[in-house]
Amino acid sequence: MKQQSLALNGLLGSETKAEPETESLLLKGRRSAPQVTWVKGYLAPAQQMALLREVQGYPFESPEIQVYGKRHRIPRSQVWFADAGCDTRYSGLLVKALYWPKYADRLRQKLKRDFNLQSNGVLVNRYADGKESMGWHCDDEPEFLAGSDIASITLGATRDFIFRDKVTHEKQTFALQSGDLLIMHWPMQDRWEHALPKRMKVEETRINYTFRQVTPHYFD
Ligand SMILES: O=C(O)CCC(=O)C(=O)O
Ligand SMILES: [Fe+2]
Repeated sequence: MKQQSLALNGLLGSETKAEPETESLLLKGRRSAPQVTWVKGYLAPAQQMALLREVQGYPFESPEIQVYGKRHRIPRSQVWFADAGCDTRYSGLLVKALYWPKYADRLRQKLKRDFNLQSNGVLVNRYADGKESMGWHCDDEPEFLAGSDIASITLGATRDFIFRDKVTHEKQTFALQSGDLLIMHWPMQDRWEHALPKRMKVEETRINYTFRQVTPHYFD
């Protein structure tokens, strides 16, 4: 397992417990402490297969949303699994929590064991092929608990996942492969947005699990 902790260039001032070396780099303004952790090959092939089999039974939906007065289907399918009372919102729509399937829950426990990653819900995104996508956004909905990291797992097709600095528009691209884990550390969403753009040559399906922590009963 190869683990890379990466600093997104240009992000300054959010690390308070910096090692001396990191601190001096910070002072020179060239690097910050890691805001993203990328673990290539985090899931073994057998773990990926178990999840992909389970995914076949997920009740994916592709709701219609209104953009500039026109209704259209979001360009992907999604489902939200979470603890009781942990509803969320995506694309402006309230989504009630469905209970955790077995392997999605095991993956949540593994992230807790390996990275002390707390989560009470996971959004599963399915991109049927490279024509499906997710536009620029940051995961900063008010129901997300402050201080919590977001962990993203990729299965299936390799796709480019791009970060963009909200101020400078500087970009950083990660070609995420099946089995990879990408952790977005709090509070990087304040400074960076991200997207999964179309890649017309990609024919295979990509599945993404995005583990989050929401405030229970936020929408009650
Ligand atoms: O599919 C991905 O990797 C991105 C998913 C994402 O950004 C989200 O669900 O908020
Ligand atoms: Fe996101």
